[in-house]
Amino acid sequence: MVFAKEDVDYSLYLVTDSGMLPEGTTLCSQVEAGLQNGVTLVQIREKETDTKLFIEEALEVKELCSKYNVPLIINDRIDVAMAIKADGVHVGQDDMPIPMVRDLVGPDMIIGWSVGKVSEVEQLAKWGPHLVDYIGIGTLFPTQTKKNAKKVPMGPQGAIEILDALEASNATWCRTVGIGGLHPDNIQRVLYQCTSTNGNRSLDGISLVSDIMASTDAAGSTRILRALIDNDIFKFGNDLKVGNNATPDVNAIHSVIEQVSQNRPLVQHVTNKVHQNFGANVTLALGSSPIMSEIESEVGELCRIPNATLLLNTGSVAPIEMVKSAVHAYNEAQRPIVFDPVGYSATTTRKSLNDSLLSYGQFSCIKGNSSEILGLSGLNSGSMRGVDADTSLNDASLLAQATKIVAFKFKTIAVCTGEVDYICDGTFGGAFQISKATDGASVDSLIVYTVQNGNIPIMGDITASGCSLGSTIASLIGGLSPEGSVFDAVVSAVLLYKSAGKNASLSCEGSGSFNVQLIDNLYQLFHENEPSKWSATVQKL
Ligand SMILES: Nc1ncnc2c1ncn2[C@@H]1O[C@H](COP(=O)(O)OP(=O)(O)OP(=O)(O)O)[C@@H](O)[C@H]1O
Ligand SMILES: Cc1ncsc1CCO
Ligand SMILES: [Mg+2]
Repeated sequence: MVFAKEDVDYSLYLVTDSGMLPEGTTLCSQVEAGLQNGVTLVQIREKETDTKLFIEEALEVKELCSKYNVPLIINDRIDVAMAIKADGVHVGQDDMPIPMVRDLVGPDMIIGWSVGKVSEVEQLAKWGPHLVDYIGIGTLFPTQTKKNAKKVPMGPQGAIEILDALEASNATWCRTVGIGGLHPDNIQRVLYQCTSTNGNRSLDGISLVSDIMASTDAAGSTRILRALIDNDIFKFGNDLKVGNNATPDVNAIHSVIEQVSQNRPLVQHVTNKVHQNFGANVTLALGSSPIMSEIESEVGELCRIPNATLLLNTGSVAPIEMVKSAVHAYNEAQRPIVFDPVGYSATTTRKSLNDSLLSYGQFSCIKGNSSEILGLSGLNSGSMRGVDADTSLNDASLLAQATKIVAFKFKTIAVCTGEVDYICDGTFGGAFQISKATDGASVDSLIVYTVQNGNIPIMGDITASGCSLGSTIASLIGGLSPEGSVFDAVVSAVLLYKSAGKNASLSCEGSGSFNVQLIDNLYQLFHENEPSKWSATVQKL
């Protein structure tokens, strides 16, 4: 049987590996458990098996696949695929060249190709619609499955570049699956984040090995994966709520502050040494409890305290495994994380460190100064003087665009600071759903808000002022009640901070007393809770 290409469902693509079968199971029993519970495509990938046995196994799996009306793909072995009349072949970059594969297998067989670079997408687009039918995009995350893995994991951001390249080269026929290190704790956010910038495509599916092949309950494991992909269970690692993404009015802001006062969030700071004391005092001024903790073994407990929130600031970096554990724990507990990529583009070391951390989670808010946001957006290199922004290259439309790109790429609320602050909600008020790239959500459709209060140069003349805006955002998001709006909390935090900064700048005698007065004013404005009196203003751009 030849499976019609347009009927292939790529959503849950099982790749086999008989080297990891638990005792009491067989290749076929695991595959069948998968097929019965939602696997939509199967690839036999047996690097160590001799040809004769490979063919025997492939024929058995083929029978199973036919029973469940699921196509069967053979990895690398074009001869085997042809001999057993499989539905397709999957080849890697180091395997037989695609045009030769197509000549051998004929027009109807599905050809899949492993792709990790934009140039490879350009190549497949040049070949046109008759050569490659789908690509496996990866490696997304580190994985134990591939021996001698050569590639540096690309993370969701690398996959977005590939999706953008497919759009740019008009390769509309080519379907996509994510590959590498995909597990129940990350597939939902990968499907959520991986959307082309024009909003026209998301991943068509995910492919994985171990969560089914190595499972002692392959049926149950597959059901969980299926439910995650179909969004029937929500294990998103975020606190996204549906809001209307409209400018919050004074009542909305008043309500945010009231919720924070009542809920008294715990704000775990994993932050730089310079910021620790100041950030703790800012947090206390906002009726919240700070804890400066870099102890890996306690993140699991901390994130489960009601209204716990994580502020992750990479200005000086805690042990990397601890940071990853913290991101993972807060995502699993569905508690918010605010990420501050300090000095993102100052050095290549900081860039790769921040990129790697950003690939490990879903963040409620990413806040940076103009250079950090420009660097993250890729619009320019975001040149910096150490951790301070280089403001010489900035103009309003460039910064607004950078903020939109960061918001969309990371499906987060992005905040870009400076004399004017820019805010953009890439979650569309929490309405953006996984694998829904085609619903008109694109970078261009996003709205940017500005918060202004005139030029207050002294705000940039104290250290860790941006870091403490991070503490403020974390307190206000963390203090929300379940029905609260994350976007309203972020806008409220930026307005509150800018208003307190202005007040402090008017009465201070220099940067030393400014520091103290900033905390005083945050304390007063928060406890007074009369946002109609705040001097900063928010506007839709
Ligand atoms: N010239 C300015 N006028 C008004 N507000 C400013 C000005 N410069 C900075 N701010 C405000 O100061 C805070 C810090 O912004 P900045 O862009 O300096 O962050 P940052 O470089 O990340 O700070 P840091 O690294 O010192 O923590 C923000 O709330 C921002 O709105
Ligand atoms: C000065 C400094 N160095 C690393 S982090 C930090 C605080 C301001 O970002
Ligand atoms: Mg600064």
